[in-house]
Amino acid sequence: MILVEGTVNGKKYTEPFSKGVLSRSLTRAEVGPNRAYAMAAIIESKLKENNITKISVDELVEYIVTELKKENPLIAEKYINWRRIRQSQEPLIILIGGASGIGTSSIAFEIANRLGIKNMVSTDMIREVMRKIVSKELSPVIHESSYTACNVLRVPPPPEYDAIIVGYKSHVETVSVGVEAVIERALKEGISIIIEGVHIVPGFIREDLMEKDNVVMFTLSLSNEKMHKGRFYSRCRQTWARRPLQRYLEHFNAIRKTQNYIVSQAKTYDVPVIENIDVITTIDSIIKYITKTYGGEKNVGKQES
Ligand SMILES: Nc1ncnc2c1ncn2[C@@H]1O[C@H](COP(=O)(O)OP(=O)(O)O)[C@@H](O)[C@H]1O
Ligand SMILES: O=C(O)[C@@H](COP(=O)(O)O)OP(=O)(O)O
Repeated sequence: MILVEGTVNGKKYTEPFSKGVLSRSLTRAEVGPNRAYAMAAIIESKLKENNITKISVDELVEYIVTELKKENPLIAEKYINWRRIRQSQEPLIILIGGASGIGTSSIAFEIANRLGIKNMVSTDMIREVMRKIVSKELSPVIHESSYTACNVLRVPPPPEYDAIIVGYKSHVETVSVGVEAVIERALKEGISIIIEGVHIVPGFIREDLMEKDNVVMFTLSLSNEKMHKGRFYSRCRQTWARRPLQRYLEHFNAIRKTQNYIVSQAKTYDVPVIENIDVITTIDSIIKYITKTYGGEKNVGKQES
């Protein structure tokens, strides 16, 4: 039997080498499940060939990276990136914004899966809770969609302002109170979480939260309007989809205005804007950015399995 030695929170542990555990971590670097298991078997046989009966996690990672580099240097890089993020001791709070239909929930789900982050919440859900607490009289905008909040503004904006954006901003700044509460709780509890939705807008989350190294925000964009519209068709085909396609098509121009506003805010606040055309490219860009900023030396903690 081969024993693997590691440390978690400063405490040493020893566990039997498992091809299943190793192959699961290889899939985080986008190695297919069958290939991952085959590679795990190769690594196990190499350990046996070298008469290794006990190995540290660090030494095992060296074997893994060597084999991955033979397979595909890009996959080796993804594996290294993934491990750097996992080793960090601070909770990672990832905020993914973009207008309705851009793909924030799909990308958030994929990132959570790739990084093994177990907590994910949409700003729609946060808004739903707030709607139970805040009456329509007190905050008419929160009881609207982001792209229809303009219809319930108490004070109509001056003619030179775009009512859709004024309504959207009012709607977002209200929901942002709930988003900040979730960020604060995650930081307090020390849990990593992904928060996604139309209410993640640069400049609307408190600066003292955004300036933390382990709070990262991304804005998804989609310049091609036709492709954006197609996302609503694609979403309504999903078996669990309940939201009426017609509603989004009717308000598509308003949704595009909110998208342009979010992107302009991202440029003002230096938040990465990622064109969400291809899922894998989007995920890789987000992970690469996180590794550079969050998974850097300063954050890397003790070795973990
Ligand atoms: N990069 C992408 N390429 C192709 N389809 C995508 C991509 N991102 C999202 N989608 C699809 O677009 C639709 C809308 O995505 P969704 O994540 O629900 O949007 P949002 O949460 O921003 O409203 C879904 O059917 C999803 O599968
Ligand atoms: O308010 C909004 O813009 C959308 C956001 O939802 P997503 O389309 O981003 O999931 O919620 P809606 O009121 O349409 O259910």
